[in-house]
Amino acid sequence: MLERLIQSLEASPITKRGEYNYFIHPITDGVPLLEPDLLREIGCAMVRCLDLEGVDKIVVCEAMGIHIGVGLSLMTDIPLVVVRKRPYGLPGEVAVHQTTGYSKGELYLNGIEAGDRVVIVDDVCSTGGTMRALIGAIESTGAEIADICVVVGRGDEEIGRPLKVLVKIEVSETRVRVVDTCF
Ligand SMILES: O=P(O)(O)OC[C@H]1O[C@H](OP(=O)(O)OP(=O)(O)O)[C@H](O)[C@@H]1O
Ligand SMILES: Nc1nc2[nH]cnc2c(=O)[nH]1
Repeated sequence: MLERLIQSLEASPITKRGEYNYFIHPITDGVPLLEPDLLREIGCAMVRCLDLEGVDKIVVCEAMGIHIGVGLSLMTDIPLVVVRKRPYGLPGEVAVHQTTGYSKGELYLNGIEAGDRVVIVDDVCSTGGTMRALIGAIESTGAEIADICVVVGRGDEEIGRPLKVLVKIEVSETRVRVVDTCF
């Protein structure tokens, strides 16, 4: 079921961001271009993988969670919340610090209320810094996190909850190797 994703991941170029071996792939970078077949494959896999029972909102993080969330929202009719990297200053906005393997920044959550049942989806989980920040922000609103799924897992970092991963990879200085899949 994930043939396109696996094949394209194993063809990913690697670039250095400091000491971090950063793989470049259409799903995780939007370049060189995103094929509809690949997006569809990921949307179908996410629908199959996630517990969407009674879910009110899909939460994604700017930027590379957005296309994944859009696909899932169109397939499920569940509304989408985009966690942004700039503040809007709206009432109830939650600000949270994000640290990844190669960057630091702030995230701003709007549109989630106490009692909401949500799923989080993202392109990749590596150090888990972004996911831990998202979980903390959502929990602080009193919303319930029903499930979490990422397209690519490239680390074993603890996020304090079960994490569903469509494809698990290892990244060296020269190549990506797919080591496990969810189906
Ligand atoms: O597990 P982590 O180490 O936190 O890495 C994962 C995060 O890194 C990327 O986001 P990034 O902040 O680079 O922004 P982008 O989506 O705009 O590329 C990716 O989209 C994840 O959200
Ligand atoms: N594209 C891409 N996004 C990431 N987010 C966290 N690690 C990576 C990576 O190696 N490549």
